[in-house]
Amino acid sequence: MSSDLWQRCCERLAAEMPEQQFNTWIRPLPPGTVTTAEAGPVVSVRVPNRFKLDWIRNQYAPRIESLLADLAGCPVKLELSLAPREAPPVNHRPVLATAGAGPVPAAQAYNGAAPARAAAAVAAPAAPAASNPASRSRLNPSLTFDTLVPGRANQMARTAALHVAGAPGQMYNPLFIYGGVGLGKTHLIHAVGNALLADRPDARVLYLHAEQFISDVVKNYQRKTFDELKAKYHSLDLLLIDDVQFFAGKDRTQEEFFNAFEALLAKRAHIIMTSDTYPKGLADIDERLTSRFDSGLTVAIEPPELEMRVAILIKKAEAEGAVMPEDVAFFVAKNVRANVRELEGALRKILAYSRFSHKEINIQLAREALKDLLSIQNRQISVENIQKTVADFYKIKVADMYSKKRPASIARPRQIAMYLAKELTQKSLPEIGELFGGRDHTTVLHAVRKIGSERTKNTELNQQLHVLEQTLKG
Ligand SMILES: Nc1ncnc2c1ncn2[C@@H]1O[C@H](COP(=O)(O)OP(=O)(O)OP(=O)(O)O)[C@@H](O)[C@H]1O
Repeated sequence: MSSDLWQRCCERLAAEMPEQQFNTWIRPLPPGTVTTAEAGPVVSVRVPNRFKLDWIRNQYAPRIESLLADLAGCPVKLELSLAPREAPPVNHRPVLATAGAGPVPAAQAYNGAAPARAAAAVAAPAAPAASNPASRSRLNPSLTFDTLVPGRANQMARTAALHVAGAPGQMYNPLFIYGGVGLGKTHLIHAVGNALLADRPDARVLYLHAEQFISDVVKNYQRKTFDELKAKYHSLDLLLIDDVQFFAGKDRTQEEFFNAFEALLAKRAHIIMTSDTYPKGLADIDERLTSRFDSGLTVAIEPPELEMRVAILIKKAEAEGAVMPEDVAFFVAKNVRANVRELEGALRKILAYSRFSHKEINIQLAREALKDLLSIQNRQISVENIQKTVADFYKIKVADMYSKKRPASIARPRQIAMYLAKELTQKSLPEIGELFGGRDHTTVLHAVRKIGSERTKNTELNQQLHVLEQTLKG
């Protein structure tokens, strides 16, 4: 088998892939080695880190195998594996060296430390907290792509985030991720930062909540040290900023953020932002900023669907060293739908209950552990409540829920209310029909199916349903 098989395969890939993608994912790989197994030739390629491995496996492996087979004239197996990690050097580089040629010492540039502290950090480069890029970046090391369960709800956002982690400063800049509370926005942006640092430990990455940026602006405003602020933010390679809706009404903050934004984009540093709404929906933020927020890629994270909630529960239980049987995970996921943070809360209760009572995890135990939560839900959600909430939301009269009127502006909210009644209450289809002005159960069934199926394709409808569900659950 020709030893330049990999080389030729790369040439073919280079010809057919967009240049940027080839340069990001394929070109940096070490040459594949060819061996012959009983079943045929095997090309083994070592990939430098886990997220690149997953990405290449999912996106490119089938095509690579087919090109290899084409070139070799027989089926070829592609074996992708993780390259062993190189041992880190015993002495970390002096902090100043990792800062590049920026005007401010690295320790200061990363964490806003007072000059005295920054100087101490430089004087003692071996101190792990001071010389560790991860801690300076304020990233939580446990929030990675590995611990983020993928699903339809976060597919677009996760794909875009993986791209950015692989090639920051190129496509999707800025990346704007929005969605409701507790859906994994913060997790995802930490994952990008952690992945980039795993790949390039000297990259200047900073995660911060919008409120921390606001407080930095205030501090520097009081001290009249705007140059420091600029030096801190303008020298980054990747800025991850959470919940930018908090900038609302803060003019000076917005101005400073605008400056940082422009400076970072000009030097092809990457910016990722999160928010509870899409850029145009942000209130009290200068249009000059919101239009820039929207100038790269804007993606939503949606509430996770049932199967994803089940997968999250099982994975999180596993991480806690516990086993959550699938039927229990389904029971919990069906009852806790609002967001992942609530799912985590439910899981914690179940695990604690099981440990204290020395009982194994089953549906009975989960029911007991979540007694309060389930009774609150059952108490609050009635069909009447749903009708009123939906009518208020779509600005129609509650009476229209029972009326025979058919214009779409009324019929659609009514169908949405029927769907929610089926989802959130224990009522049967005929009972729901009765409560909607004596309608037939087939009318309810039609509404439930229609809205349920549209929800999976229509982002706006899905967001609206999510808001309604959150409101109804209090
Ligand atoms: N897909 C997922 N897989 C695993 N864990 C997840 C996932 N999505 C969210 N989580 C977890 O749920 C919790 C809440 O997520 P996170 O804080 O990222 O939400 P958020 O969208 O930033 O919310 P907020 O707007 O309230 O800040 C975190 O513990 C996070 O790890």
